[in-house]
Amino acid sequence: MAVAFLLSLVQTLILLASCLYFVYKVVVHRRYNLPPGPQGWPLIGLVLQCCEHTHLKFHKWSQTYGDVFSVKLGVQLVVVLNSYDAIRDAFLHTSTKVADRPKQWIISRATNQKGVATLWNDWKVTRKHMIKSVNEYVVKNEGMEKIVKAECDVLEKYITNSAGKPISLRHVIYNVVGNILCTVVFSKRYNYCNDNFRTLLARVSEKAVTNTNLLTFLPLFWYIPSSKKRFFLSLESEVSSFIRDMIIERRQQLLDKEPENIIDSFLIEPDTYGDDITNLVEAAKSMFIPGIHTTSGTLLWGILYLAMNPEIQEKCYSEIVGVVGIEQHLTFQNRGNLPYVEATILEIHRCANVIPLGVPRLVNTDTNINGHIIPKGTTVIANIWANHMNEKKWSNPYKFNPDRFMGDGIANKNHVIPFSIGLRACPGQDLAKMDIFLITTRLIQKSQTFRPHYKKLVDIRSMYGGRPFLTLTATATNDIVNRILMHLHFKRTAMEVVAVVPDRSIAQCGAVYAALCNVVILLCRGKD
Ligand code: HEM
Repeated sequence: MAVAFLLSLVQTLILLASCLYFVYKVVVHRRYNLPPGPQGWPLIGLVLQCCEHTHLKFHKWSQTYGDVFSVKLGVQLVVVLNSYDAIRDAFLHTSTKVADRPKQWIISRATNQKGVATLWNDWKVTRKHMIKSVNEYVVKNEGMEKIVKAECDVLEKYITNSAGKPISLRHVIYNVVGNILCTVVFSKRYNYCNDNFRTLLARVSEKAVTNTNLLTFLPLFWYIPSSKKRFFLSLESEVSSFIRDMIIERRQQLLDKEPENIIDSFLIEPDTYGDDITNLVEAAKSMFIPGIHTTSGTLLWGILYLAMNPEIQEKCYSEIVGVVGIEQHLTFQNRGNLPYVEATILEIHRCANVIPLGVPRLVNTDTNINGHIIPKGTTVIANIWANHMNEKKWSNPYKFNPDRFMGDGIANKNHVIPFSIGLRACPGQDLAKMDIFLITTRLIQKSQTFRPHYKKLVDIRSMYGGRPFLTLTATATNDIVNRILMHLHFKRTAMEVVAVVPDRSIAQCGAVYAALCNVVILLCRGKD
């Protein structure tokens, strides 16, 4: 009896929700002229279809509904922009109207409703201060360049000293990027063997590749215990306490020192942040968390694309050596004299797509985007991946080809938008661009014989327990490796790259293990 009553109650509720949803759709669509899009279920919309590889799903829907489509994720109305023109129209032409961040439970808990990437506090103040201090402390006075060069020297020494032993390039690159950020923010760096720092960086990166759509769009999930939620919260508090300790240390040191990093610059202006250290912790976290995975991911994809394309690496090497020889470090200013290197880095950004869907924005007033009136409160997502892989814009978009940016092709450079565009575009982009340019070119300069040698490709195997175990024998062909890479390229999965340095210097490296996702590929390099 009770069961029958419950069932009919559930049926009635579903019916009611469906009717309300239908009425809502008719009213909203009539009033606002929303973009077309796929139909979803009441209350959950199409969120279950977006639990992984969401950028691909969006790309597929855009082929049916057009570059701008709308979709319900949970009860949230989301408009997805899938081409450069659509993104430009929303983020540049109506910049101030599409400048907020959606109010998400997950971000709320993660940031204590503070920091740059949030809706709640006055993000403009923190963002302005962050950009100002990055400019003053690291870009203008060449401080950043010195920091990156010093870290590259440590990296070089580390690789040389590891002769004969495998190195996890992923961890090393996290360390390099983490150290540069920590030096810029708190004047502190860590040894590559420091397990605590290593684990923290790896966890920060793991979080960045975790799909949180269910937690974001179905707030009910927030109340259900899950390993994802536990991981998310414990990591946030770990990073907060790491940063809090640094700030306390800096506050004491600042008493008898001149300000020399970004935290110092925040500390000497107490009016901006008040006495509550939480504001400062969140401001610093806004640099630390978004900066690690993105910059390291781009560097790692870059190394991999170069390993797969030795002729491109060779051309970059010749250009670099032509400008500064084999020893002297490049400066950021040298970019103007290195058109092919510049084209290669643009192509790495276009293909790497480390944040394929950018960071969601929120429309703060009814706004016209691409001829559609989008209601206040709508979430807007830029599918950066779809823009970078748009077949109408790029010929053979899945091929890694820096030549597309040479000669007249350089005019297309503005269409490569890994940092997004407009009022909320990435405030760390100057830092990231300098890191990527200086580290990538140094690796090329010091590894002129870097060359995959597929005849010696012996092993592709699972990195983590419980996943498929693949083995490729010595007969593995270039084509097989390329197909695996293409698969990973599409899925945007986490990547593992391991290098082996046989003897002597980095310039004479003989082998590189490139391990991607849960797959390890052994590549060899060195002249045949
Ligand atoms: C290759 C490296 C990087 C890429 C591809 C990248 C990409 C992005 C993208 C696409 C956004 C969203 C922008 C928008 O909504 O329009 C963003 C936001 C952000 N990024 Fe980056 N980023 C990188 C490195 C960094 C670094 C090094 C930092 C810090 C030092 C940083 C800090 C931030 C912050 C704080 C935001 C939020 C800005 C706001 O809400 O106003 N990013 N980034």
